Amino acid sequence: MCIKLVIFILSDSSEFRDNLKLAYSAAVSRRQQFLIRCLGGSTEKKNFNFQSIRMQSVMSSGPSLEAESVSILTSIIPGLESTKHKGQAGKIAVVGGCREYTGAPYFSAISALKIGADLSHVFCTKDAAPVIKSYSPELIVHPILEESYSIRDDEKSSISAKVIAEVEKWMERFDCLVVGPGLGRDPFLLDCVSHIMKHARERNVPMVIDGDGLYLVTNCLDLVSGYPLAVLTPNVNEYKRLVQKVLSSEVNDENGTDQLLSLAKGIGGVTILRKGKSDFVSDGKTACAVSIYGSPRRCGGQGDILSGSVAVFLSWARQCAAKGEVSMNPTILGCVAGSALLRYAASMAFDKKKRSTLTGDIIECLGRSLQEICPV
Ligand SMILES: NC(=O)C1=CN([C@@H]2O[C@H](COP(=O)(O)OP(=O)(O)OC[C@H]3O[C@@H](n4cnc5c(N)ncnc54)[C@H](OP(=O)(O)O)[C@@H]3O)[C@@H](O)[C@H]2O)[C@@H](O)CC1
Ligand SMILES: Nc1ncnc2c1ncn2[C@@H]1O[C@H](COP(=O)(O)OP(=O)(O)OP(=O)(O)O)[C@@H](O)[C@H]1O
Ligand SMILES: [Mg+2]
Repeated sequence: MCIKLVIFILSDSSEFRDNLKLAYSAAVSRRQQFLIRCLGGSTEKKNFNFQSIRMQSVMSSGPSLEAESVSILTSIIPGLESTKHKGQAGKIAVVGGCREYTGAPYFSAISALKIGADLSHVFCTKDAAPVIKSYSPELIVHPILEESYSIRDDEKSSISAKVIAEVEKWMERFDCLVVGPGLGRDPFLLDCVSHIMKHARERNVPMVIDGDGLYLVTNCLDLVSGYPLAVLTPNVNEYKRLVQKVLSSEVNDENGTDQLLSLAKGIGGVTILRKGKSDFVSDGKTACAVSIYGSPRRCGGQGDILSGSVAVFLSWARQCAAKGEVSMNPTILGCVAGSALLRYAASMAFDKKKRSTLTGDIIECLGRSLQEICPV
């Protein structure tokens, strides 16, 4: 990146040169501010040695729950070696998208690609597929799911078998499934999806469960209970419903960490990413937080970016764990990295777009955010 900048500075007009210098110093400053926030320090300018931060342990010691998200991000992002082939950086599948919701699965699947996955599939209803395809030719879209309104009762069992067989063909190729963005709540569709989840679990495919996937799981906890490769990413409402179902109590923010630990333990050691002003992550044994500054805009779809992002980082963290490069639970590492990147990109988008910031603007900032955190 530095070499490219020098070449432009030598060859272009002084106005362009000044703009480039400004853009570069803004990027450096933003990265420094991000590092300071991640380390819980003051926001005064300081000189940081990025490499030394990279070498620190991934979890904070002491009473603070704040995860060292920069260390985590940089330790699991794979290199871009020319020896690698298509697929090695990750193949993600989103199960979601119905008549009402086409944005959510698109946000999740495109975010996975923009972060660095090689292939991103979407399994959605027949109605939703042409719409999602029209948003982007980059996505591989399978129009296989059906909602009750479009089929007769006597067709249900044969259609259900067809849907499951179709997804099953692909299952082993996926590094992670995201289940739920824009899935809807049709009972027949959710029944098919529960079969898909059972197959994924039999094949040890990790699953990030979000949106209506959480509605399904909350009503049928056995789908994920005791599965360590399941990650649940509830928002305020979804968390409340989970707590009521599993712990038979109300959300208690005074003892929030203990309650999150109990919830994750109560579902047999799944990993939970509780979204909010700070994101809290627990697998029932440990808990950590990501509270770096994000954006004050709460436009819909940010949780969908997060689900695609967690899926990619979780896949990369599992690759690192298989090589003995990291020792922490890869699902926790994936959640922390996904949350930190989303918040960083949201902050960058808000800097530029202010009140008009939308989810698409945040997605556009994913690449530059990664570059500032972990330059290629
Ligand atoms: N473009 C698309 O296609 C998108 C599609 N999406 C898809 O929509 C589906 C349903 O997901 P969801 O998030 O709307 O459902 P859920 O959490 O039950 O909220 C329902 C209602 O609860 C409220 N509410 C929400 N947050 C709250 C809070 N913090 N604190 C207090 N109240 C809060 C709020 O109601 P209100 O404020 O009107 O009372 C909200 O309307 C799911 O498939 C998802 O993936 C989304 O991903 C977005 C982009
Ligand atoms: N009050 C907040 N302050 C700062 N960041 C927040 C706040 N609430 C949520 N976020 C961030 O936004 C992300 C999405 O969380 P949110 O609660 O909006 O999910 P969601 O409701 O599932 O979103 P979606 O609209 O995609 O369904 C979280 O990762 C979190 O980092
Ligand atoms: Mg959501």
